[in-house]
Amino acid sequence: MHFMNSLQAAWQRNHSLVCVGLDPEPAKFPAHLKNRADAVFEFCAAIVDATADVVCTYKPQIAHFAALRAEEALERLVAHIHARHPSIPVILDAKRGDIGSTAQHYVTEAFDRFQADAVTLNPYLGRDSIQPFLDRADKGVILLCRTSNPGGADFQALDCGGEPLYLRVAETVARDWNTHGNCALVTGATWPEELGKVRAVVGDMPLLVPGIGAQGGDVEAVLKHGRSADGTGLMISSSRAILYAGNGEDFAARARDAAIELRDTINRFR
Ligand SMILES: O=C(O)c1cc(=O)[nH]c(=O)n1[C@@H]1O[C@H](COP(=O)(O)O)[C@@H](O)[C@H]1O
Repeated sequence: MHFMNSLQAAWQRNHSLVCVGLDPEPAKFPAHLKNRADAVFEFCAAIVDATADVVCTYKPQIAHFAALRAEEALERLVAHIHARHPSIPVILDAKRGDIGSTAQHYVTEAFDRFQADAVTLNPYLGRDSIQPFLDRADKGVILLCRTSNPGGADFQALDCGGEPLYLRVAETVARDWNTHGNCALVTGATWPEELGKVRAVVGDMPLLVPGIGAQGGDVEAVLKHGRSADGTGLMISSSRAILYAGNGEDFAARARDAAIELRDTINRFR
């Protein structure tokens, strides 16, 4: 199914705008998992199985797996999500971007090797670096626009003919790159007013919003500035605050509690 259709269906079915980021850090795993050979897969799969009815997407972060030589666990994890929870789309958080010939390999990596439904990309190399992803019309292409980190403004806020660069990115993606309707943007929860400026220029385009939870973004402000006309339009992502809500044998149940609390807080402001 087209990423945008499955995202909209998941928003409705689970009445949730929560995206759970899957960022495994073995040092934070519960003690009973730490010495297990397949701990990365077992940890992430348990979180997924405990939260699949309260989220709209999952977002595994590729470096967290690659640094552990656990790409094969990531392949199995995405296959597990597709098999057990087929209604929940998977975003591979890879933030790729390179010249067209190399970009083609990143397309194969994200969509054929890892079987992701969408991927995060850095638009800095321009249209031709993104075109091979845009051509996969059924896949989501999620472009960095105004990132959540403190240094996000170093370049993204630079004046670009009277407007900040991040708004130029938003306008260009909405006007020129979204011909297949498969684009979305990353706008950090830590900059809610800028998120609102992006919303004003992109209509109902989905926004991936990391930065609540561990980075301190404010849910009410995100909804106020970022929701679309029908009260959706957002994938509000939280990784550490959900994954490591508990570190005992009941870690998955604690993660579920944290995801439900976030879903309900978000829904109060929709
Ligand atoms: O693309 C992302 O997901 C992302 C964009 C951004 O602007 N800020 C940001 O923190 N992220 C990702 O979100 C995750 C951190 O989420 P927390 O643990 O909830 O803070 C990491 O995987 C980051 O790579």
